[in-house]
Amino acid sequence: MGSEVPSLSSVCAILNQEETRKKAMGVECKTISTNFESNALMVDRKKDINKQPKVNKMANNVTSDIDSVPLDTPISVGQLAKLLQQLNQRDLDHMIVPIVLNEPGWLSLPDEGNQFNHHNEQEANGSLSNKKKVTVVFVLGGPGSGKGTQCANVVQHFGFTHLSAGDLLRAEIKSGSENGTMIQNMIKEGKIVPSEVTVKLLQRAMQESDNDKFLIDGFPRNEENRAAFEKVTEIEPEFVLFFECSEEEMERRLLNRNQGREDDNIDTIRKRFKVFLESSLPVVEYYGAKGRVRKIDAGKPIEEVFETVKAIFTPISEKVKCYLRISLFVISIVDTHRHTIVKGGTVFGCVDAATAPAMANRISIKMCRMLQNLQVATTEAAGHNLG
Ligand SMILES: Nc1ncnc2c1ncn2[C@@H]1O[C@H](COP(=O)(O)OP(=O)(O)O)[C@@H](O)[C@H]1O
Ligand SMILES: Nc1ccn([C@@H]2O[C@H](COP(=O)(O)OP(=O)(O)O)[C@@H](O)[C@H]2O)c(=O)n1
Repeated sequence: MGSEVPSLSSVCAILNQEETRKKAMGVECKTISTNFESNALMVDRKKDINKQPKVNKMANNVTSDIDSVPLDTPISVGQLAKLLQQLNQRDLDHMIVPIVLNEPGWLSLPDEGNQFNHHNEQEANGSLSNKKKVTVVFVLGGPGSGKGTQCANVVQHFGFTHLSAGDLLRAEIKSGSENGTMIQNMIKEGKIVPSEVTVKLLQRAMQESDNDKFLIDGFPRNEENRAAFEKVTEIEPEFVLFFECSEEEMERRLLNRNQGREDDNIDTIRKRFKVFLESSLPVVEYYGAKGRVRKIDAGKPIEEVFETVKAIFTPISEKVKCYLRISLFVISIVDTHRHTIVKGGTVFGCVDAATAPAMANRISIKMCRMLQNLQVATTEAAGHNLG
């Protein structure tokens, strides 16, 4: 996920532009109409791998060894743009493969100006000294705003590894390291430990992990943390998850946290709030200016907060990737004599996070009886090289 993958908002903008362009050119944008019938099919690649792509003539002639997932109602370019915007807001629990036709019977071939075809699987937003490519999300917010709690949920649902700077520092104290006493004193006072210590711990944890996706929680806590991390690792965060919560609520939570932490007493808590306002908020502002902050209302109950968090992670982790992938599929349109008459247009598909990985290279799209004298079928398209 790097610069080559467009954000959903940029896709939406492109879609809207495309619709405006077509209107300006007097081309009516037809959506797949009422006598359209379509299915997205999950095929068993093991069974089908040696077969030639096949064209089924009739809608009902669907191969039976496959799971069939009905598509949503056909939608227009504008509706698709809206839908993509909504994907940012909430989670999807079913698959959507919107098909957009520029003109009756004309769909896109993937190579024709489809800017999403160049997705590089290796993309990430930085690398460690051992050349491991990684994706990093910083998780920031006041003490007690719920960072650790939500990180645990993200780990479960999205396969990230959670690295809490505070936990790493506390483990360092326990390990009897030479920095132990210094770290302990800083934590007791609610002060920020020098960056070289924390960055080294984070870097080591990332290198030792088999994972390549990290949630870095409670870091960077000040400008020095941020600059040191960037300099040492050359990693830019994918985005910054920022938990916003009132001091009263954070105080209540910390005083009830009951983890035996030396810094969860009212004196240190007040000092930590002050440090947060003076040193950590400017870091959030720094990333905000770069458009990288995803703000969360963290004052709500845990489950509600996670709904918002989930919606933020879902598009970046799977939805974008998957509609990009699906857009790589060749859609062929044949007339009644099986002459291929495919020309231009665009195809987009989105799937939910849970089914996406399984479907990414197995999906086929079948579209039938789209237009009176056309029978359209597409199976097993160009998915073979999607890995
Ligand atoms: N949304 C929430 N509503 C109520 N309590 C919460 C919420 N999120 C977390 N907590 C509780 O508040 C305390 C602090 O949460 P934690 O995740 O440790 O915060 P942080 O990592 O930001 O310091 C914990 O006891 C946790 O169970
Ligand atoms: N980047 C960091 C993170 C934590 N810390 C120290 O660790 C303490 C606890 O941080 P934490 O992230 O575990 O807990 P919260 O304060 O967010 O509840 C902080 O108050 C700092 O003293 C640090 O020095 N530098």
